[in-house]
Amino acid sequence: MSANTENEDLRKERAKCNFNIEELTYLLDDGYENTKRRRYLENKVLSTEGLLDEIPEEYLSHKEKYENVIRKCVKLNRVLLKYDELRDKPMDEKIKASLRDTVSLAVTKDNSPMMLHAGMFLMAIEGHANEKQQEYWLKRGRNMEIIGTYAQTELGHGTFLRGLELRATYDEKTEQFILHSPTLTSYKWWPGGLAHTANYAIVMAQLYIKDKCYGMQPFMVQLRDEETHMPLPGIKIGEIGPKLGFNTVNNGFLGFENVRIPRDRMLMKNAQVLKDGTFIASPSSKLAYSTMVNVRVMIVNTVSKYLSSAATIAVRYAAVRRQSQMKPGEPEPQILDYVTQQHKLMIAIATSHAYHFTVRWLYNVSDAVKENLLKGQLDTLPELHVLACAMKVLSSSECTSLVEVCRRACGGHGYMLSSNLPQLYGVCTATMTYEGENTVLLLQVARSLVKAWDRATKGQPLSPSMSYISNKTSAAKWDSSLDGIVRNFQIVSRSKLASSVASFEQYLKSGLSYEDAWNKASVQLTAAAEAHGRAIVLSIYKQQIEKLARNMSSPLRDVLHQLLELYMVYWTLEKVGDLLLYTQISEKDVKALQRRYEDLLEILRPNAVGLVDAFDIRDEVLCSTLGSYDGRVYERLMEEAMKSPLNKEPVNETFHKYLKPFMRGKL
Ligand SMILES: Cc1cc2nc3c(=O)[nH]c(=O)nc-3n(C[C@H](O)[C@H](O)[C@H](O)COP(=O)(O)OP(=O)(O)OC[C@H]3O[C@@H](n4cnc5c(N)ncnc54)[C@H](O)[C@@H]3O)c2cc1C
Repeated sequence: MSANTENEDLRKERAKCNFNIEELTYLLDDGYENTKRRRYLENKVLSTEGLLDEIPEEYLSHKEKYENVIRKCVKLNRVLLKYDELRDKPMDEKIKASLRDTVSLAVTKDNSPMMLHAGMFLMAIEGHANEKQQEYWLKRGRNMEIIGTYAQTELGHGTFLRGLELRATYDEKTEQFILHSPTLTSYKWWPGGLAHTANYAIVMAQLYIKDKCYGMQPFMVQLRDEETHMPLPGIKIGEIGPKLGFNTVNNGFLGFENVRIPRDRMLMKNAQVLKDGTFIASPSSKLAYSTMVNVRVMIVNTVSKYLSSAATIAVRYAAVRRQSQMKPGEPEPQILDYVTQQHKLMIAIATSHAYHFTVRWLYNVSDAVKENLLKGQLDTLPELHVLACAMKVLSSSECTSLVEVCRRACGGHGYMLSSNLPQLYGVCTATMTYEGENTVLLLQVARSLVKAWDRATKGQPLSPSMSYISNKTSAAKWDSSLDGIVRNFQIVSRSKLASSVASFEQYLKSGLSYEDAWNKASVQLTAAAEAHGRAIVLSIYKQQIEKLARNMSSPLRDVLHQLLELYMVYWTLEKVGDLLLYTQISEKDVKALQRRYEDLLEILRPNAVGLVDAFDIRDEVLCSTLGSYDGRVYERLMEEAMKSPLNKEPVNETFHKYLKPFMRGKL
């Protein structure tokens, strides 16, 4: 095979595909125009000289990685600012953000020290700053005259916001706040870009006025001199060190020693402090968490993209890789022909679709809530909060598990950093912790479900996504249609909720306090919350595909329907224990579903490569020796190995220094 030819097996796979790959790409991009613009932009940006690494960053030290990523980020942002299509043309904001994410993946595959600037800093200004503050700070932030981050988590506390210790004490004489970290555990710890990149941060601190605590409030704090970048007096700042992933994100620590900032640096869209120290509370505590909710929604999209990259790499590799024998005398098959391999990979594709389409629905819910907030109506925010928590938890945990499945599906080569699968796992698994640790979020969902259960038993109305909880018709005859599966998952969710509420109430009756009873029942409660999320994903994924199917060609409609069915049947089989417990499913039904699952794998097999090609992820974005479009797997593995600095000389100096004396003289 010459350097630029496509691997023969991949070529044959593409010829087998029975739907129009481009049509699916346009659908995934929300329209042809978006695909065109995305490709144009990717071409322009990624052809910029010096943006992509020549020496893989894995060979660099922690410090060199940082210096390299800053060089690239500045170049990237210059190019992005120049190609103003990202900013001015009437393209949907989420799609713009998604484009930015894709391009960034090619340039900063372990994530960027500026990700918090666009992701949280600007969003938090929008969410917390009043009009005058927004006018000033958003302009500076969007033009990147300043670089910001979002500093909330401390060494001692992340989840429990009331436990955060950093203080902002108001001094009405000088009309200033005094920021002070009273303990080591009150140091901020984790914010991306905080260590050496950002010069401003939105810092969350406990507000004190005349010795009274008014809870967590956001403050715009200058950390470094705009000219010299030296930390300002009283500010202790640095890097937290190497991690599983995010090693180019420059996560930092931050402590304050009586740092004074003017009164107008408290972001006062919601709560306010007047000159004389009068505190005006936010009209609703719900407003404070609206930024978090939006970020959680974005995470659903991000993890679905990570999984689409992993699936592309693993499916293409499985088409190229040949191993073992199925029948004596036959040539070695492509590993993609093993049904166990299809089982690992098809569900990865289907899951990426499930969250891709579900998050589009969630975007619409979130937009409607934002409109309501602008009109001062807060009543729909709690439902969005529960949906965003549940979707963030399910998508991040499922996508992370499947990225790892994709890695293992590539055997030994999947363990190579040059496959990019370990790095994808590193960035994906972090989403289970940041923006609300997953178990903690499930417990929040459970709290809302328990309240909903109480309302349902009193015959009161529930929010749309929970309305099924009021439906008393349980355990009808099992129905294996897609609608039937959704209904049965709702029965499972309702039954798990009923059972966890019953346990919780029994613990209360046995004399436990509310908190102890809740803690004791919390494993069941989180399972109920997860089941609720599962019922929603199944129902929304189905609803979205059925809606979009009206405008699809019939071959594409068929394949997307097969993927949907695969996802539904996969989860039915995964949760068969729950279904046997709470529904009328029988052993015969389970066997029939298992058969249907195996048939679906067979039907989908010829379209495997076409389906991942339709994700349309450029080689520069995949950054993988195993997953590139042309399938030159072995050549790329060797080319990348040759980039190791160790291969620059035939004998390393350690031979003469250590090995030879040891081998010859032993002692
Ligand atoms: C890669 C990465 C990037 C990050 N970036 C930022 C950033 O930019 N800015 C920022 O401010 N923070 C950031 N964070 C911090 C992150 O938001 C916190 O780590 C996260 O909120 C979890 O909090 P924690 O670390 O205190 O975990 P803990 O809350 O201590 O969790 C530890 C364990 O205790 C359990 N637990 C805790 N509370 C409860 C409870 N009430 N009930 C049951 N179980 C409980 C959890 O489930 C978990 O198993 C980042 C973290 C990571 C990993």
